[in-house]
Amino acid sequence: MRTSIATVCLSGGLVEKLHACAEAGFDGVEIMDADLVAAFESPEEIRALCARLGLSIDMYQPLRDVEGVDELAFADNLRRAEAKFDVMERLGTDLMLLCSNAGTATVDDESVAARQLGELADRAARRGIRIAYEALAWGRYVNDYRDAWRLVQRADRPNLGVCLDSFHVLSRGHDPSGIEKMDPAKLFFLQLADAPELQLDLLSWSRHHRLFPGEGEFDLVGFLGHTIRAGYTGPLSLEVFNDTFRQTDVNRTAQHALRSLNWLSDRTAAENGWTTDRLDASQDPTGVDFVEIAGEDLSAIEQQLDQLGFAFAGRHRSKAVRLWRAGDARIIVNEQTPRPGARLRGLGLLVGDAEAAARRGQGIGAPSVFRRTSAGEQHLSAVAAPDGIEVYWADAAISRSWQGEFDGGYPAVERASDRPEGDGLRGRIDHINIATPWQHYDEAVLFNTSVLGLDPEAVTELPGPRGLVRSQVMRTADGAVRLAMNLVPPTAPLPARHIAVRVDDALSVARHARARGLRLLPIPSNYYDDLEARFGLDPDFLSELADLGVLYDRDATGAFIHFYAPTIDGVFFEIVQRIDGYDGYGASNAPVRLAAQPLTAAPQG
Ligand SMILES: O=C(O)c1ccc(O)c(O)c1
Ligand SMILES: [Mg+2]
Repeated sequence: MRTSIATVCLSGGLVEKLHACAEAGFDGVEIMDADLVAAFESPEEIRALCARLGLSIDMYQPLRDVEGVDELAFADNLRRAEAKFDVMERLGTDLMLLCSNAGTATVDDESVAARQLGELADRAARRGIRIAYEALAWGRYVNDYRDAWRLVQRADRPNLGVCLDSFHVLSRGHDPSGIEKMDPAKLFFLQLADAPELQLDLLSWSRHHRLFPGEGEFDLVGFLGHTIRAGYTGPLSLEVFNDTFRQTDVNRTAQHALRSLNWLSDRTAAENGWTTDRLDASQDPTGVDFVEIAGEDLSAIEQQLDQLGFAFAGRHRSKAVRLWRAGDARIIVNEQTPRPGARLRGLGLLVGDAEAAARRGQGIGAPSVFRRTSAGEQHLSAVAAPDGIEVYWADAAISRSWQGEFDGGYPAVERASDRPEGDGLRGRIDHINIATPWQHYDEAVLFNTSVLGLDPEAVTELPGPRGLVRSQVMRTADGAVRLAMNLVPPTAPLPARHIAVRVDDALSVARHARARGLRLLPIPSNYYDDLEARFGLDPDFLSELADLGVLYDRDATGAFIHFYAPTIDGVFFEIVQRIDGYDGYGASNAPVRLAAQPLTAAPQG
């Protein structure tokens, strides 16, 4: 289907926006009146630019508050309409969006509104213009798509139809299945927007918090399914009012927007057994293959891995890259980069078919990452996530193959294997926590759903020393892969990102780590007084937690024992133990951890 986007989604001036839409690969645009009015280019110049860029102007929105008024006001509304029809002729577009009256309506009478819409449509017909009538969720008398549909039927003009907007339908909790009862010839236009579930008035929710499909909590797949089953064949158009996207890079937002539309149409097709040219079975990850830390000199990281009980598993045969292992947890330490400071750079995911996962990622528009591979080395396909992390895919054979490139021969190998029985750490990656800059956050949510096949858990807010931190975990259903995203607000430095390793006995790991000289993140004794008050823990257990600096949480499903190693530049490690069905992340301990960690900016990218 054709793809389109409302210029209101993007930052900058109209010309800049049009270039970005074309560059991203959209077929068309909806132009908001405010964008044209503020432009120095004439309608003819905008028309010529769109033609040159290969963009159709699918709809123009120049008029509101027309129907449901007294006759005097209506006469003036028709005068305004004629002036805007002139502009549309100059723009070369024939579809006008008309929102239901939210400002000036005084006549609560459907026969009046239908007659006025009919009269407007007749005027438009003389100019070859069609009108798409849209029920705004906050319209004075018309705020339900079924009411708009009834008025359109009642007015009964060939050039009058409806514009459906998923936000207005889903924000009011209206049942979208009624769309399938509508006449497809009257479905003139479709606007798509997602949104988070918020307790907010409809107008503010719509004007500030809309999101691209796949980033919020609305069922856009279900909504689009109804519309296509109804017989709609027009463009799929994005209309997302969002303050972040209005302030950030226009090209990046346009690309991100198209990715969301591709994701939505693929998912809708898959759900309904339709095919699209991009559709490929999604490759849900089955586990974490590795986490990569990069930097110029990572000896401090290696010392900490050694103290935590990781075993050195070899040096790469041709690169300044080393592998550390603790059971199934594999950490790649890459010193090839000339940039100082340790940072979390790569994430390897295990999937059934690595090539299919990479194809799907690239098909959906994720930028691929090039990494030099020498002869005889395993090639890994990768894409760049919006937060700067490189994501690699491997199946079991590929994983074995790249691990075979690490050949040992480093003194620490003996040190690791010399350890007494039970001393070596066995574990797996439990989660990684990626502090995500505010302007990339929504895009990263979409990336994690559409490219990585992860599902969002509910958003939580963690109290930190500088206010609440918005946090969202995205995971596989079985918890084998979990990415925690923490939103970093505009004025805050980027905090360190962390790697959590799951073990069977976190206290034993803490004891051994201390014996090897690791000082854990210091935890105040007030925290342990509070733990005692909350859980009435066994005094010996509590004093060992306090002595080591280990944290504890419990809920109805089980318990969580975890601790943090001190931050090194942009990275730190957490060791976690999950007891029984505990499925959280110790959120109640986050304020203590956040307060204890330094607030310095972490190296990025
Ligand atoms: O908020 C508004 O004014 C507005 C304008 C046009 C739309 O299509 C819409 O959904 C909302
Ligand atoms: Mg709309």
